[in-house]
Amino acid sequence: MHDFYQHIYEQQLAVLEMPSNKKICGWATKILDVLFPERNSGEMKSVDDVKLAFEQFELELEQLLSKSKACGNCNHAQIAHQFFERIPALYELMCWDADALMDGDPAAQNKREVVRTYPGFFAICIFRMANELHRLGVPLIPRILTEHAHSKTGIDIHPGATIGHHLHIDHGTGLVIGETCTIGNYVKLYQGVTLGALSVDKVFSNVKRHPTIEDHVIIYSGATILGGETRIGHHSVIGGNVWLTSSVEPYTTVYHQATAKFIDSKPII
Ligand SMILES: CC(=O)OC[C@H](N)C(=O)O
Repeated sequence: MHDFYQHIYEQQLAVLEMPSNKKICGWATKILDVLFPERNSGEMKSVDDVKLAFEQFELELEQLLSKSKACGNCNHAQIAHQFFERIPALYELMCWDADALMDGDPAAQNKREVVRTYPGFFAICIFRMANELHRLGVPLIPRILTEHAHSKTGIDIHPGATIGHHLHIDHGTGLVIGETCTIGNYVKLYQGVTLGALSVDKVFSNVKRHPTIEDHVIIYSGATILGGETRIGHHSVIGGNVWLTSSVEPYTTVYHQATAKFIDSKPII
């Protein structure tokens, strides 16, 4: 047993120090609470309060980065500053995502409902922030953020994915968007959609493995679209449960041939 305890102890020594997931996700959630007061009830009493809050968030990001040994070679202050310079643009994208849900879901009554209750809205907001950190070269933290959203919503978006504006994710449970996926503007995705890789061999780590979805595409529930060379042309509609590993031209409708059998179940008298 001694060798086992020794091994576990050595693992502990080798572990890189990192702020807790709770701290990292708490930081992101606080930003969303200020950007979208509909999530709580507005707590800012003046413009200065808002300014102070963002200055505090920037400081907190700098601290999170400086306490992450995995980010040892990063310029913490510069990354934190660059991230917050991008916040107005990220906010605009998030607002457009909320608009896409409002405009695209007949069940959505108002923005408050979308912001406060839609899992798709929460997941895309967290993705927008994680993606920015990923672009700035921050290791691990982007993944911690999107996995937090995944655990809360069932929506799994890799922070490395490239996603345009007005993304509409309705319901969303079981949705998977892979790392090298490219999604255009005004795309609608439903629950259980997989935008995945055709092969999960490790040699494909740095290769585009996930599909490209062009503008104005709708992909209904349970559809699986695989492969880095697979391109769904703009304005196409991919029906529920479709399995696709090849490209489709713009304006194409693809649907799954139903194989359900109807059995006469009249009661026997
Ligand atoms: C979404 C997906 O294809 O996942 C499989 C694997 N994690 C990969 O990124 O290739």
